[in-house]
Amino acid sequence: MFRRHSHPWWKSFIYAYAGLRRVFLRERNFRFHLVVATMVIVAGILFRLTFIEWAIIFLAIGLVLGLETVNTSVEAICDVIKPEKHGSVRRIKDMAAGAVMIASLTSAMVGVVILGPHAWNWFMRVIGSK
Ligand SMILES: Nc1ncnc2c1ncn2[C@@H]1O[C@H](COP(=O)(O)OP(=O)(O)OP(=O)(O)O)[C@@H](O)[C@H]1O
Repeated sequence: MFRRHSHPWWKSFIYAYAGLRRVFLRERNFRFHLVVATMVIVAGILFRLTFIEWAIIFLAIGLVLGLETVNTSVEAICDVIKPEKHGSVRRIKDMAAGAVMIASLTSAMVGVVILGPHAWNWFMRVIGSK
């Protein structure tokens, strides 16, 4: 009834880490998203975000980084199955890239909606204190 696994459960973390390390080293977009995520987290600390704001920000960051990883994996599958130029491969890769773009634009909007008012208040305080 239960499937027998060929490795202990904790090894799944090792495999996942190896996959993420590979994406980090090979994908410029992934590193770019990580830099943006770090900047957003620093801004969140400075603006003292609420728990609910942090939860939404982390969901947005996780969505983008997760989809970028899936996109890289889809590209790798395509390159193994069809290394030469092919119309279907182009369409499949373009769709996977489109998924990342949707997540990135949505997350950017989340960032503006959550950080925008904090940045505005900070700006008004700076102006007011002069
Ligand atoms: N084998 C192929 N046949 C046809 N078009 C391809 C092929 N490989 C890549 N392309 C086109 O080039 C684009 C970039 O593909 P590539 O595998 O280089 O990904 P990438 O440079 O890592 O892009 P991304 O920014 O989506 O991660 C694809 O979205 C697709 O339009």
